[in-house]
Amino acid sequence: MPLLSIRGLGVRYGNNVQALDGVDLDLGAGERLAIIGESGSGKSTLARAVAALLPPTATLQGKVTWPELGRVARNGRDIGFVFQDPASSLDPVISVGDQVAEVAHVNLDMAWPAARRLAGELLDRVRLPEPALLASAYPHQLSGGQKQRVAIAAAIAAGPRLLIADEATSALDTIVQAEIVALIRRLVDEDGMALLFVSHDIALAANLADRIAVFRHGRMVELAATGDLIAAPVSDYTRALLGAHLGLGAALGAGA
Ligand SMILES: Nc1ncnc2c1ncn2[C@@H]1O[C@H](COP(=O)(O)OP(=O)(O)OP(=O)(O)O)[C@@H](O)[C@H]1O
Repeated sequence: MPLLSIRGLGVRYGNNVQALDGVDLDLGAGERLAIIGESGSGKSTLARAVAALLPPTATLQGKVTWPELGRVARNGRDIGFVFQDPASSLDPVISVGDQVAEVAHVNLDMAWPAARRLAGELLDRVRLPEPALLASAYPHQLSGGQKQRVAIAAAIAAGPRLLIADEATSALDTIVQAEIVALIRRLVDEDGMALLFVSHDIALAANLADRIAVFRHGRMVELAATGDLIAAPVSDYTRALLGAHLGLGAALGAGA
């Protein structure tokens, strides 16, 4: 029984932009799936549809269900969402420790002292230097990579079944990007979470994912196991994306 099941999903913004059309996709518990495609292909729309985070101007066709949960997934509790820009996903006037603690407090009904203790452990798990000290820091005192580590700690604070990372490394430089990918991989492994990794970068995606779904103009053009998709892409579009990544073999070998 899949954790997440998507059937005939379409999303339209306003009257004329069909951002997604006829998407069928299942995600198993603990499975790591990458969604790749160019800008505007509908990747973020898919991630937001799964987490019920679409704006009110969007109309939805089809169904997103959670067979394994047997109910609608709750954002924060069942789904952890990491956005592209950590600066805008964190609140500038709340300490980073309290932002992580609040997720556990709200979603797990955890009392504040226990939630703060958990936040300290999570800041350590995401390898923030001196987590006890940085827990009382504010976002502007951290680097971009450190902010994204905090955002990831907050996303996993309630022990979600699914982690969605929507271009979570795109605003970071290459070295920090590789560190954040390695962090996501470790946390997903340790907690047995499923992962939806949204990226325009097929090499990064291939580093993390069991399967890759390729999107173009709102449609899924190919879905395959990562190794198969890299070795023998079926669609011309996937071949073109791979062709644009001449260093893919090297990047995969490096195992970021
Ligand atoms: N809130 C919105 N209102 C209107 N149109 C939107 C909105 N969000 C996205 N779109 C449009 O929907 C289409 C898909 O956008 P989406 O952001 O899902 O693509 P994407 O593949 O994630 O691209 P990017 O990597 O640039 O974010 C695009 O044509 C985009 O302009």
